[in-house]
Amino acid sequence: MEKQHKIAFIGAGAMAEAMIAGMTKTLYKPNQLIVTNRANKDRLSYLANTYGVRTETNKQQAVQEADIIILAMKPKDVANSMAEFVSSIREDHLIISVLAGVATDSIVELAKKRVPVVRAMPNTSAAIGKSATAISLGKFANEQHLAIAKSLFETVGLVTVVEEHHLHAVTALSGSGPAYVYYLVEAMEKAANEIGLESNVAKSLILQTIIGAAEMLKHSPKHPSALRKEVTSPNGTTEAGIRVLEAYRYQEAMIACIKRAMERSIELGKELIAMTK
Ligand SMILES: NC(=O)C1=CN([C@@H]2O[C@H](COP(=O)(O)OP(=O)(O)OC[C@H]3O[C@@H](n4cnc5c(N)ncnc54)[C@H](OP(=O)(O)O)[C@@H]3O)[C@@H](O)[C@H]2O)C=CC1
Ligand SMILES: O=C(O)[C@@H]1CCC=N1
Repeated sequence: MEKQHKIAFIGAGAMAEAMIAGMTKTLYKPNQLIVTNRANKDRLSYLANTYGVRTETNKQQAVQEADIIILAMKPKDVANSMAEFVSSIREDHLIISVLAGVATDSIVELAKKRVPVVRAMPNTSAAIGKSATAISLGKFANEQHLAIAKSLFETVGLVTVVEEHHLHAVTALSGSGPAYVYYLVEAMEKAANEIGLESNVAKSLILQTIIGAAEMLKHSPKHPSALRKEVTSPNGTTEAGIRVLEAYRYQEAMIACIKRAMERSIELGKELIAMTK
């Protein structure tokens, strides 16, 4: 039944596109999705042409027509944006926010109604149905809203339900996570270039290495450290390389990275509260 919902996307950037791409490949018909943004008409044309979705410049109109509103603008823009269509929000709407750091209570306040809100943290792998998404419920949301949101995000990957306070950690880990992997691949590509490999050859080797390692992590019962040790022959090449990573404190850097990303999520939520006081 959920697939019959009409859904208004407010915000049409990278995350909205990843969701639209995944959703229209699965349960949703393109005409169930109405997409709006701040001002970029070329972007709306691109999304309409690529995915067949409807676009709308009048946000009130989009919200009035929709059963579900997906907030997909930057956290700093949510207050101005919601002010544009607040009069069209109904208590029977379901608002789904993918905004980093922003509490469901903040969204309820901006909506000025006892509206159900589900906060979600997907990632851009939604575009190929591989998002790792965590969701949690706002104070006016119930099990039915949870079920709707869960089935919506299941069309773009795996979904887990967490307590809202954990969404800061989730954001740092799996919301931002794809970027950490891409950053690693960027470094591997630079290294491959410096040690004389042709870029196409390097790309396919790196890609298959990442896919192979990810599949091993998924299918092997062994701990990542055991899988790592299997690669690491005594006094061999891996050991020599990993010693360099240890000298650069690679694990500490990753841990500090994820903790700082989590702090930033908390800050984003507080900045919105300060802005709207
Ligand atoms: N990118 C990611 O990997 C992830 C992002 N998120 C969250 O998703 C949200 C969007 O991120 P992302 O897609 O990367 O951002 P982008 O910068 O790519 O897109 C932001 C979008 O918001 C629109 N927008 C800005 N102001 C308004 C407004 N007043 N009314 C309507 N739309 C508006 C912009 O429109 P215009 O172009 O016209 O200005 C643009 O379409 C963020 O809150 C982020 O925390 C969550 C998980 C992962
Ligand atoms: O960088 C950000 O703030 C967003 C949230 C998670 C991924 N991108």
